[in-house]
Amino acid sequence: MTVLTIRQGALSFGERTLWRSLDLDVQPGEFVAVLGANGSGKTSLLRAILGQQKLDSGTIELGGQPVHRGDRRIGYIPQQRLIAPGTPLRGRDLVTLGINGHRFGLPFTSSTDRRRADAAIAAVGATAYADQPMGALSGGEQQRLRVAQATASDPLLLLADEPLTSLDLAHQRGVAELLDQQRTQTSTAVIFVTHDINPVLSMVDRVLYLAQGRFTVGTPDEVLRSEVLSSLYGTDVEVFRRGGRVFVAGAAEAGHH
Ligand SMILES: Nc1ncnc2c1ncn2[C@@H]1O[C@H](COP(=O)(O)OP(=O)(O)OP(=O)(O)O)[C@@H](O)[C@H]1O
Repeated sequence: MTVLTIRQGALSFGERTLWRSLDLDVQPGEFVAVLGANGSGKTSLLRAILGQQKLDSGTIELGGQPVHRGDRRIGYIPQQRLIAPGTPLRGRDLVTLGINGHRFGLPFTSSTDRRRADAAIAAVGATAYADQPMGALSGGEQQRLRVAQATASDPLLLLADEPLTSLDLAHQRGVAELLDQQRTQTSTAVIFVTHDINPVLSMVDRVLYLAQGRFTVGTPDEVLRSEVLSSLYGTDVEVFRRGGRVFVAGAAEAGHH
């Protein structure tokens, strides 16, 4: 069954059209990277899928039903905001909320939920610091715990907004591999917003590229080409490949006009 179906999605703010006529189907276990310049509407797309942002027109369905706020079938790793230094919430509490947050108000955590939290924490390699207050952890440590929170309930769909920001290279690879494992083991589909596709290039099934109120979608080889991106941006954009990595030149400048 298709995980996510967007039909003729359109969103604008004032005069500015972020995207329109957006059609997208995401299958179980699929890894979709969302690329585009600053302000092209990547985060807004995730918010629309989460039911937090109403479309101007079009529909978004998750597992064949309209999306709604707080849908437990979606895991979300928001764009990183550092947690304030004094925050007493422990990493373990955060991860446990990802598992039983919808049963809020229960006086204690069941042993099953505790075991799931332990497993999710171990999977991101955060066992050593999961009992410290979040506010006392580094940005990268916090980020791994947020990944654990978003994946602990084995969601149908995982939305990740620049989840590798503030991680060093080794941890970037670690977190990317975790998301990859999640989708192969539990068929969670992943929508991954990023400015740099290279750390996840080998995992990406399809790219959704947003620009100038328009979009293009296809495999990385289909989309990441000079002629395709030049046509999308309406100006010269060059795509280079070096040592298995992809570089896009000219798009950032084009995105500001
Ligand atoms: N609720 C809102 N009201 C008005 N404008 C908004 C609202 N939400 C987003 N925007 C505008 O829509 C545009 C797209 O924002 P969005 O955060 O989706 O972009 P993005 O592609 O995620 O950007 P970045 O790469 O910088 O994170 C921005 O210009 C933003 O100011």
